[in-house]
Amino acid sequence: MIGISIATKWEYSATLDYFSIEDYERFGYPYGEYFIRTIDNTKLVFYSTGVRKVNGVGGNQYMISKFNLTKVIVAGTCAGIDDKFRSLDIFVPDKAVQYDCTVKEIEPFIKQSFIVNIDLSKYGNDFYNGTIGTSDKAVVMWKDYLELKKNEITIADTEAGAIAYICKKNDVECIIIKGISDFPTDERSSDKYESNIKQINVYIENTPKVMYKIFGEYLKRFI
Ligand SMILES: Nc1ncnc2c1ncn2[C@@H]1O[C@H](CCC(=O)c2cccc(C(=O)O)c2)[C@@H](O)[C@H]1O
Repeated sequence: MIGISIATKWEYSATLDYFSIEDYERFGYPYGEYFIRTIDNTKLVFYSTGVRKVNGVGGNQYMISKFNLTKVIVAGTCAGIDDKFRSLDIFVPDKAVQYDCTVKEIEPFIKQSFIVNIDLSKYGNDFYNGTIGTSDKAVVMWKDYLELKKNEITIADTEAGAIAYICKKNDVECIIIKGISDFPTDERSSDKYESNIKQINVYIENTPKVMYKIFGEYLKRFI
């Protein structure tokens, strides 16, 4: 069985809509809920984990152990960092890193022992790849965005790097499919609270578009 890991209630709700899931097909577990679907003769369990690294890791470890998963696909949204790209662009990163685990004033920005390289060679190359950077804090402030850009992060989220890391510990393949829902904006010359609310609203508006694009155009290639 392959696991499809989804973080937020907005991402999971779009998933329920996309697959027309009925109430009786939904089951609870300690980190959220799950449903099962067979696509192209492959059994998939779709589950919500909740946000941030602790929920992403807890939910995935639970599902790997409960269903003996052979692969985990992390599907969801992310912040755009590399400004060559646009909102709703979809990525399958070949590298997942965590950048909030070092004393960055005196240590490398990225925690070297947590880097996960992802071998995508069997899936072709007709998709965007790059580096996903994960931390427990959303990328909202302009100074955080500039720091990620300087460190050659392509996209950023708050779960995937940690999930990829624990998949490796379990010897389970991990594929990350993420679409850009929002770009941080420069809040320095405006009201930072208003700018934050705008970014959250953009995130909420784009989330179903990203999830539909992932399920409609990408998922089948990676199962
Ligand atoms: N900018 C982002 N940075 C990091 N991860 C992002 C971003 N956008 C999307 N994600 C992904 O979606 C989920 C939720 C998004 C989220 O928390 C968020 C989004 C926009 C603004 C704010 C805010 O507080 O102002 C919070 C996360 O779990 C993560 O996996």
